[in-house]
Amino acid sequence: MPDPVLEVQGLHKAFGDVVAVSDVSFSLARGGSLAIVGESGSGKTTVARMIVGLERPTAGTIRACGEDRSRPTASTRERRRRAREVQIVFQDPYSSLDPRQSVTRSLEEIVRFHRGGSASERAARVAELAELVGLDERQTRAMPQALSGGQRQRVAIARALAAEPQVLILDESVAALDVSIQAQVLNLLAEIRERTGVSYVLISHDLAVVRQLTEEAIVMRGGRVVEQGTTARVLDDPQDDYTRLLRASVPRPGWKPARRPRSSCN
Ligand SMILES: Nc1ncnc2c1ncn2[C@@H]1O[C@H](COP(=O)(O)OP(=O)(O)OP(=O)(O)O)[C@@H](O)[C@H]1O
Repeated sequence: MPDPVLEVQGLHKAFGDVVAVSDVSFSLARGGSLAIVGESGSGKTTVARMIVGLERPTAGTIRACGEDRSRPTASTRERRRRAREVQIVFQDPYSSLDPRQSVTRSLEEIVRFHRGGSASERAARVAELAELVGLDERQTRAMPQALSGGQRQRVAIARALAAEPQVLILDESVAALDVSIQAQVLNLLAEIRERTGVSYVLISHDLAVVRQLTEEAIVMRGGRVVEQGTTARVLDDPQDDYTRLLRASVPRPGWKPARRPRSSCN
């Protein structure tokens, strides 16, 4: 793959005797979208936590925008750079936001850290982010408790995008939402990718979501990759017995967003 935005090679993670991830390798194209699917406990979240830097790999390498991020760093400059490469949105919109901070303040804080600028420039960027995720002015001024689950997840997505990452990891990010809100957030995510050129790693056990949002997929089982290919091929013509089993719940074919690759990391 020419100039991938994310490259994972031989990734391995053991927690004591438990091998959570074993020899996982994949690449993500710039502006692309890759799904990681697999049953509960197959190692998906551990892969995501290693990519974002919340967990240290036992072995293997992770490169984003060509830069190694496999080892921890104490440097603020390096942490800031890494945060601009990869951000993550978790599943639970109820616990991921600080209840003492309004949406505006929580976005402004990240804009200040990553972009700086004057108060009016920061306010303009907060308004831009709110618009990108479809939050109106009242919702943007609100405290998180005053927002619904879907609105909170939009805030979590805006916070992740505030760092202007090249890669956004979505770890079951729509799983806690009810079906109609889930559809809205999925459409929003597709639109954001079109508008910003950000790349997605989508972790999901919901194959309808995977089909809607990704072009490539890997299937994990027991910490290993058992199948990988285009999402359409993996879902429609699975080669591995386990993928066939997963596919028992496969949804109707959905639409796929066009992708608009970015030309550079900076
Ligand atoms: N901090 C930890 N300490 C010990 N074991 C862990 C830790 N984190 C994960 N594991 C183990 O690693 C394995 C993979 O877990 P992981 O959460 O990555 O799976 P998953 O595919 O994301 O599952 P789910 O879909 O249920 O979230 C599991 O056996 C889990 O119990």
